[in-house]
Amino acid sequence: MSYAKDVNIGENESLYMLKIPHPYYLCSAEQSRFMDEKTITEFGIDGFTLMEIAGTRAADFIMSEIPANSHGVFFCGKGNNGGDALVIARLLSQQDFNITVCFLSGTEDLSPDADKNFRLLQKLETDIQVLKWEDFTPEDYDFIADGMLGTGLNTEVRALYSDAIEYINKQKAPVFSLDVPTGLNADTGQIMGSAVQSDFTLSFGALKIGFYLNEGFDTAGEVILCELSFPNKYKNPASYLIDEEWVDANSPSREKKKHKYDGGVLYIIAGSEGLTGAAVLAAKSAWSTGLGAVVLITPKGLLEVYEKQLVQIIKKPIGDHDDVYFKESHLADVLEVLKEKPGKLLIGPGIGRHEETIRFTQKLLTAFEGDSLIDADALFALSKWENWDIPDSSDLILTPHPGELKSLLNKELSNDHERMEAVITFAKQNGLTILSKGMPSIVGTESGVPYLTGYDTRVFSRAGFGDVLAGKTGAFWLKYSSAELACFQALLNGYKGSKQYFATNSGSLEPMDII
Ligand SMILES: NC(=O)C1=CN([C@@H]2O[C@H](COP(=O)(O)OP(=O)(O)OC[C@H]3O[C@@H](n4cnc5c(N)ncnc54)[C@H](OP(=O)(O)O)[C@@H]3O)[C@@H](O)[C@H]2O)[C@@H](O)CC1
Ligand SMILES: Nc1ncnc2c1ncn2[C@@H]1O[C@H](COP(=O)(O)OP(=O)(O)O)[C@@H](O)[C@H]1O
Ligand SMILES: [K+]
Repeated sequence: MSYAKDVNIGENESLYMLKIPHPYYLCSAEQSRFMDEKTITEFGIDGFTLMEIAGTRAADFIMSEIPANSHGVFFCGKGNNGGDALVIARLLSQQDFNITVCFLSGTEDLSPDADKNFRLLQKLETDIQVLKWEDFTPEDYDFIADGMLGTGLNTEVRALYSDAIEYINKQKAPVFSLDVPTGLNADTGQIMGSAVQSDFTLSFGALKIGFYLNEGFDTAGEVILCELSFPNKYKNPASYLIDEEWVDANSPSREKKKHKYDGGVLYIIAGSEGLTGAAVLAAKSAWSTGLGAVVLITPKGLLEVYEKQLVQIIKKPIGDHDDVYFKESHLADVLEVLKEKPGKLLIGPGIGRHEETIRFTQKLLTAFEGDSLIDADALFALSKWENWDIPDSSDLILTPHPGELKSLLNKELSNDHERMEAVITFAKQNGLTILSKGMPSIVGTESGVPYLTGYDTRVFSRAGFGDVLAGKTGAFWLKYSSAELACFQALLNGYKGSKQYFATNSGSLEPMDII
């Protein structure tokens, strides 16, 4: 299976390989099992060896966090997740840790590799306390290892397991979940009845996509990848995590521009009476990326607002002095402006939902043959347009928030997993890029494999952050000529800005703080 993908970075430029290192691959439980099974049966490294590697890496991590001589309790299921816990318990017991092992389903019915590890544990001449959940009497443990259920979880967690989860979640001691927090669905990030609230999740072989969807982000805690010996040919991701490391390495650096118009102009159609702030934020954030020219097209009645607030931005007023929103009658003049210089179009922030603006937007998108980023109220116009008629010659980026996505697809999306599936299908079927905003933000592409943010996007949920994101995405699209890279760079740019802000501030973030 190939792990690199072709991306066209612009006209007349050779195809460019987007290379994403394996640590950023996100896998489903099935893909995880596939790698495991193929490595064992086809490649020839047995499961017992893989378990030993997994346990060794996890033990090293736990020892880097927890001082020696500490007392840890290991909760073990009967499957291989329990086997991993038994490897760690054995290794730590030889480093002077005090170990208690508690089995949730007894020791009679362990998986073969877990059973083998239980026997090894018993061979040690170390005092390890072994008991069943039924006999468990709580003590003050220094840490907890959760090896109850991993990718083998198949239904809502059953009794005993749910009792243990309840106990664990009441403890103050740090919790290390092995592979997956028990009770978390590794594919959807949904909680199956109840789930262990982890401080650290030590994920084996590949990160699981469920850590980043729905409740996954708040359940898994800090995620640590413990690499196993899977050959690359078996690594086939369901998704990729958007990360600075590979995004920057894939973003081509450009020769210095000689003229402000080299590289093209970002035309912004934004703003209407009462919503000029959206246009201001979009234009300012596009400009802040170092773009040579940003042109704001505005109904003439609003020009005065922008003259004061957007000094560096070129303004193109359209229509009459009393026009405060876009109308169908503006169409010809707007198209003339768009023809002046080559560039891309960002349309939508704050244009409002007047009937006339909706018709203007639909007609403009039909007539304009260049690349367009469609945001906010322009997405609303798109959702009111049966069988859109956007020219085939144009590339599109759509940036819907969950409500806009729902209207666009005319479909209820009850959770992030459903949202991701819908984004994948829609982007693929229509040959476009979607930046679906939310927690996580998801980038769906023509290729069908989506990209997910792996950080907390909830800090951006106040009004205005969507306008900033749109402005930056448009600007980076011009800079990198790749719709995907534009989305990644814009998302990460906001993330980096928020990290900088919170390094010295504790109040809530404002859109202007990340421009
Ligand atoms: N893949 C890899 O790369 C590697 C994987 N490794 C490890 O293997 C793990 C997967 O192991 P696995 O397949 O044995 O499944 P696992 O999670 O232990 O659970 C299975 C047991 O759970 C039970 N059970 C299920 N649902 C339940 C419920 N709702 N409530 C209660 N019980 C429930 C089910 O019982 P049953 O329903 O069959 O009676 C069965 O006995 C993986 O996460 C990783 O840690 C590493 O060792 C090395 C490389
Ligand atoms: N840098 C970023 N990284 C990830 N997601 C982001 C980022 N910036 C914005 N978002 C997403 O966009 C949402 C804001 O967009 P939106 O709801 O359209 O707001 P607006 O009121 O500005 O139109 C945020 O809640 C978040 O989901
Ligand atoms: K677990």
